[in-house]
Amino acid sequence: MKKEDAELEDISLSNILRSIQYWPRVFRILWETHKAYLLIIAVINILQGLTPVVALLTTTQLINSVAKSHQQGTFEAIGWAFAIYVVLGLFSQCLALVENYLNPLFERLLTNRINILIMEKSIQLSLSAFEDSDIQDQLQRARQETSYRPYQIFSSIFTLGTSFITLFSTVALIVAWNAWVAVLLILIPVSSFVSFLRLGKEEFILNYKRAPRQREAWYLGFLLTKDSTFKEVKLFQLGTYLKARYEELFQGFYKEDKRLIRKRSLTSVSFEIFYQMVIGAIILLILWTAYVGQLLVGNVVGMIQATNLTHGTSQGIVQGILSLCQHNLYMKNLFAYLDLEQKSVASLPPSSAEFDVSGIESIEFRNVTFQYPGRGVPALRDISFTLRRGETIAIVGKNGSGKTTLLKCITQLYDDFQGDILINGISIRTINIEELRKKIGVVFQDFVHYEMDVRHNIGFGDIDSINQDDELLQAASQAGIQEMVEELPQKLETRLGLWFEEGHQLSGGQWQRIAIARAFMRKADLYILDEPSSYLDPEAEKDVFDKFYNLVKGKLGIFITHRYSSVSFADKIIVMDQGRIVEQGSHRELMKEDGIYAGLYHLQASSFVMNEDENDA
Ligand SMILES: Nc1ncnc2c1ncn2[C@@H]1O[C@H](COP(=O)(O)OP(=O)(O)OP(=O)(O)O)[C@@H](O)[C@H]1O
Repeated sequence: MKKEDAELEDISLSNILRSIQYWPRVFRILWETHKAYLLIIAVINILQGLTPVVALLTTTQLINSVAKSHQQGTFEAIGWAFAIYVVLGLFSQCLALVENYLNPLFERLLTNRINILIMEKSIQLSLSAFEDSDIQDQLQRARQETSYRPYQIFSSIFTLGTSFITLFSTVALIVAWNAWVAVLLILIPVSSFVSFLRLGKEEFILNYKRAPRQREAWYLGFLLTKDSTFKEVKLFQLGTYLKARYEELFQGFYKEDKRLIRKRSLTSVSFEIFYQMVIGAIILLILWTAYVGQLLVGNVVGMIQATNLTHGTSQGIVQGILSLCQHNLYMKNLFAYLDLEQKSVASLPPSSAEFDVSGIESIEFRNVTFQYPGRGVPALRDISFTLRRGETIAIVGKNGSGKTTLLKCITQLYDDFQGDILINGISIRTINIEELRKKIGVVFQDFVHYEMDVRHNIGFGDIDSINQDDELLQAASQAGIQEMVEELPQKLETRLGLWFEEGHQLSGGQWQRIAIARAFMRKADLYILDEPSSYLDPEAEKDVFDKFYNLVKGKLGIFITHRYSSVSFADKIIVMDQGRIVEQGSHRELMKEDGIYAGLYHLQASSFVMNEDENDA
């Protein structure tokens, strides 16, 4: 049985009630959202709890004063009772108005606060956590519904509080007449508690298990509505298929929801019929008591109101407790995500201190082995090499041989490898990673197209210098696109991509050069390019590599490429195969060795020669 299924089996009443432990955290979130609004709403809720019974008492007083005034022949008592009745009515309307004004504002602020908490957590997580589908499901659950639940907990607690105030006061009125009726009125809604609790639990489990399918539905929607996927969807004619799959998922959700809603409606109707029969019997008893002369007409009205109010309130209390249990369950989802473990300084062994590196002088891989979670074989096996300041390394090898993984280990996107990586002779595990990353400029294969202006697209490489136009243009020039940027309609302020208004679309190669400029923008010691020429024409590729070699002079450079023409200038070439380094040395040394590298180099060179020969023929 999966861990999450075992947890779901465990949703018992006592467990649900135990989740009250989240309340202090929920209240902290509410408090941090807006203290003044929270306090005003709380006071209004307490006052509102008192208004129904005060209104009931004034109505009783008003009717009785009409009856008495008629006998005494004076209007004064009616006047007073009426004045109090009107003032109270106005007061309660004012409270409702203030609450209606503050509630939506507070809810909006709260939704924002929860979203920020979720985003903050996402920033802290490691890449391997992010690539874990279970964690993606947890994120989905945390996002789903939890944005409004804390407010619901708060308002449910207050509604419960006010309902209890109302209940006690109305029950006191009824007890004065007939204690058994009061007990009956309180007990009848309790009878439905277990049934509704079971339904609430069923709904929660349904939503919990739905998270992976919901993500799939979101993904299908994404495929069908985003420009980056549109071309393939259109040309492979996938639209109908993907839409049908989406529809199928939706129908599944709909069927589940419908079954649950039907069950809930049936339960509500059965209990409501039962309640109404009991209430009818009680009202008949009140009328009988008045008929035999034991109640005044005002008290009859008051008693009937009190009966309905007690019934309504006790039913509200039971529903309130039920929804609190529900909200608690959902909050558990949010906190499960927010509490996901993250690697931090605190997780370092106690003896190790965190070093700040003032500059990268050398990088040494010492027997590094790394295996992706859930993969049978390591992606890196026993990798050892050294790169010193002033050197450039080219990494080559077949697809899937581990080249990109090696870069992800240097940049500490993955940190649970065996062996060690030494920066200036110090283990990377004891180094302040955020400081280290400031000294690395990197372009991955799947670089980001920021649908923002050129300033941001390049400036993100060094956010502190985003307003330094000369630095931005210099980075653009190092990536060979200064001219292109200057020809854009609004130069640095031109928005790239087509997602937003006045966007300017670039070609694949131009986007790649923008990403290279972003990496060059960083005042780094180590520059890393993962297949920087994949989108570039041969001329642009040569240009980028010339500029790269120039840029990394006196620094450290690593690049991955499948084009051997650009490799020969590197100080060292590492050849990878199935996660291992199978050859390393300079171009000249490796050619002399006449091994894999030399073979691949000749293969690529000969394909050009062959093509030329074929053309000649
Ligand atoms: N995020 C991941 N989770 C699990 N396995 C992965 C992940 N990324 C890569 N792999 C696996 O690790 C191995 C090495 O992948 P890597 O991306 O490092 O290869 P590469 O040499 O850069 O390939 P390419 O030349 O195609 O870019 C492959 O077998 C791949 O399937």
